[in-house]
Amino acid sequence: MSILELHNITKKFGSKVALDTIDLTLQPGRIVGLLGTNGSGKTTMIKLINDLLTPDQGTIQIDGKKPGIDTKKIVSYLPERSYLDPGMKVKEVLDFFNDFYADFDMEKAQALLQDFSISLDSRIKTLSKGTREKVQLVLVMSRKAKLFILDEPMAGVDPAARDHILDTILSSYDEKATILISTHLIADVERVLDEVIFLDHGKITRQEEADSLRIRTGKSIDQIFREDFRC
Ligand SMILES: Nc1ncnc2c1ncn2[C@@H]1O[C@H](COP(=O)(O)OP(=O)(O)OP(=O)(O)O)[C@@H](O)[C@H]1O
Repeated sequence: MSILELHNITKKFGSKVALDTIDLTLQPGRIVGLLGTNGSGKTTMIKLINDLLTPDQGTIQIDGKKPGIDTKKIVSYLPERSYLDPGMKVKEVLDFFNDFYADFDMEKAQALLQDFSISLDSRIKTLSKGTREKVQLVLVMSRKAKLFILDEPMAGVDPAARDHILDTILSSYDEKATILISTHLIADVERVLDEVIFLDHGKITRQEEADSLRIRTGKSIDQIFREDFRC
């Protein structure tokens, strides 16, 4: 069974059509890049899947269920903006996640933070923006979720650290889970993607295996994106 199905999804804000009759199916065990220009509808799609917005038309199924309380138990979501309480210490945030999510793996979170040299005693407000993003990514990826949705992870992380973070996170996640990553850092991320989705003005213009797209065109996903969306 598919882990995520969008059928005929339309979302408007006033007269602005943010998503236009979208059909999308994702299978378990995939790492999928959701790629598109500014305003193409990526965050809107992600918010609909996380039940933070309601579609004007169409249906969404996550592991066979409508977005809601039940799906929050199996979807681990990294929003585009930080929600960490600045006054809390890293270890307090970990305890909070541990209390809140039955599938949270405390040992894994602590091991990942140690790997990234982030002290459990640091207060969130004293951390740099990039380090805060790393903490948030660790929290989200330390759940045993079926679907991980990452909206612009690592945007504030320096390029030298991105490879290490990706490798570390992916070396320890359950390969039966699916990860949907919205990102503009295509060159940094494309090597880990199984599949790519291009979104343009609320419509899907490509959905293809990353390898077959590269082989068919002889170009990287980053190059193809730049050519498709050249201004
Ligand atoms: N709350 C809102 N009210 C009105 N318009 C909105 C709202 N949220 C999104 N939009 C509009 O919907 C469209 C899609 O926005 P969305 O944030 O989904 O794009 P995006 O692909 O995530 O962009 P970016 O790459 O810049 O983050 C844009 O035209 C945006 O202005």
